[in-house]
Amino acid sequence: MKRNSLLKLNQVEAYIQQFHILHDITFEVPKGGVTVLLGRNGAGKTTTLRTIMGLNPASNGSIVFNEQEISSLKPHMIANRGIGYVPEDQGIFGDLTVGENIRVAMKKEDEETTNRLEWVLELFPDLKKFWTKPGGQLSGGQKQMLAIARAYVNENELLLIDEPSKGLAPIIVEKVMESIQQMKEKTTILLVEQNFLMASKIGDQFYIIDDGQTVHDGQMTELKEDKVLMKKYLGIS
Ligand SMILES: Nc1ncnc2c1ncn2[C@@H]1O[C@H](COP(=O)(O)OP(=O)(O)OP(=O)(O)O)[C@@H](O)[C@H]1O
Repeated sequence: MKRNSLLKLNQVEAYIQQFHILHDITFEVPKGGVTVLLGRNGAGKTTTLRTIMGLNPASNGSIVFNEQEISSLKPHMIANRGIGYVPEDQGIFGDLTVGENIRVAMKKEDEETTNRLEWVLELFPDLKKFWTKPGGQLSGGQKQMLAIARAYVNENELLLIDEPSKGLAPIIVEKVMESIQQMKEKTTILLVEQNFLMASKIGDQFYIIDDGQTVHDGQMTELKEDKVLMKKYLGIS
């Protein structure tokens, strides 16, 4: 394990029902910054995040977080170890207000949590403005901000964020990505992102997943120059 590795997956395999979806997922997330998982639709990126969270448990291989094996733990125990998860569908409670959505997610109400909440509300002023509005009435971008804020308020060392740009207008995508960029100064982020332009702006290092396997990795700055690789695995020419 590299020094300062916060998360390490080694030869992780996973099934969804009888389907063998992850064949060999091997990667490391260093402390600090943004690590991006890239790959075509259906490559296994979402499944990888769900497997880390124990929602779709690994059938083989190891997942080490903070030097401890977590692959056989239940999702709530994994969350309690300090991993926050922002799923692709955001998981907002439509009938609860913005404030209630945040309060139900908060594990503590101590000073540090309050400070994090204040910081994230500065980052997403809309959440402050619509504090008493039902989550279901928010715009797509505001829902995404709420989902990220909810994961951020807790004392997490790692945030897994699944396709935050999905379905959002370009200007909103830009806003969400800017906020993730600010967040990366404070926590470690593992990001799944199809919007390559955005991913390349905020990502530090990347791994490409293809058909349930990690097939390539490197620094984001190198990938932008590698047209052959981008075409082969990401379909970008
Ligand atoms: N409930 C399910 N039952 C059967 N197969 C599934 C199920 N959910 C996902 N899969 C399959 O698992 C594979 C990986 O899906 P996954 O959602 O992890 O891909 P992805 O890389 O995140 O793609 P996308 O960007 O399209 O979400 C796909 O082939 C998909 O069809």
